[in-house]
Amino acid sequence: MEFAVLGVRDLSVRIGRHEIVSIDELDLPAGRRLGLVGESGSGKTMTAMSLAGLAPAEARQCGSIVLDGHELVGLGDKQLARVRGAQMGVIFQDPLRALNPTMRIGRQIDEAVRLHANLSRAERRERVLELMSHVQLSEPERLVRRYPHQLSGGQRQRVLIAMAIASGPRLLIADEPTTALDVTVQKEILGLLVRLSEERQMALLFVSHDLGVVRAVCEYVAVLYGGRLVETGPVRTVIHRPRHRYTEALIGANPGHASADDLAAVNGRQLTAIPGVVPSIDAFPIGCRFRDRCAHAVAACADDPPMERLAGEHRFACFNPTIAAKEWELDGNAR
Ligand SMILES: Nc1ncnc2c1ncn2[C@@H]1O[C@H](COP(=O)(O)OP(=O)(O)OP(=O)(O)O)[C@@H](O)[C@H]1O
Repeated sequence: MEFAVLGVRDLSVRIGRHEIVSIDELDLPAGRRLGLVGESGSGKTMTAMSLAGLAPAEARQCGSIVLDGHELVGLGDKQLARVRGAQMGVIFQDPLRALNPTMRIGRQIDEAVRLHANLSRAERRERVLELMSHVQLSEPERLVRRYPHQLSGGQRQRVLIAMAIASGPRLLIADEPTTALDVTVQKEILGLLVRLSEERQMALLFVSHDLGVVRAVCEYVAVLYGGRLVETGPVRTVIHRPRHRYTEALIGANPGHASADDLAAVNGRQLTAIPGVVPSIDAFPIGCRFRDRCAHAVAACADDPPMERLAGEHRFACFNPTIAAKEWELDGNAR
């Protein structure tokens, strides 16, 4: 395994008596891209926020989150903010809410620059314009004078990305960054995130409910259900040879545009919706949290399934995994 810029071990996040996030092990190598995927309510945002040190105040974390050599679990708010500010950028779904409506764009990016570098006013101005051109905002000299409401949704998200990369972070966490945008703009922003990650050797933790988008953007995927990590590995391996029944169902339900044919062909059947909805946090069954909705549940699923480790960093936790993958492995092609 390459050097992991983010390493998670035995992470448990509890609010009250409920465990909202449970991840035994997850690594994000430096400069690589990992997608967190799952239906609405599967715990993506909570996981991403916990990893960013931004879990709600009432959340209790145990385990270990190491960011570029720094342990985050147990740090106080000030120390967390310092490590986060230097090593990590975060962007969210709704750029309008994340920007200050009363402050010009240039000033907002300038504040992000000021937090991380001791530069003169002129140098900062230069840096703001440079960041704006890195995120492909055209006519930056004109845009700096605008307010957030005077920009398009795509431009606003680019401004937030510029602010998030101002410190030159080793990791960018992006929570559904394109959901609020139309399809063409979505593609441009996704392309920008991939380019920035490659050019700057910046790892990307990318949250999405859309497996097709994760496949387009990321090299690795972590599938979450009920706040638990159920399957993870290289994205192509997991999509082509899913083992967990939830991943299989998610692939079957993928409405994804560009990759839908490919995804549907994986299991040789039509796209099908996953029956039922993700239950609220207090209504999951004991044992495998997916078993109430799973067509393949067996008696053993009343216990917690352990993580199985396959070749190529592919791991899953399911007592009755997909048969196709089993046959495929018996062929001796496990890599
Ligand atoms: N502050 C909180 N207190 C208690 N439970 C919470 C809190 N925030 C979220 N949850 C619960 O944690 C679970 C995971 O929520 P989360 O927002 O992480 O899901 P998600 O996969 O990101 O969904 P979406 O795609 O809709 O944002 C849900 O059951 C939610 O009700």
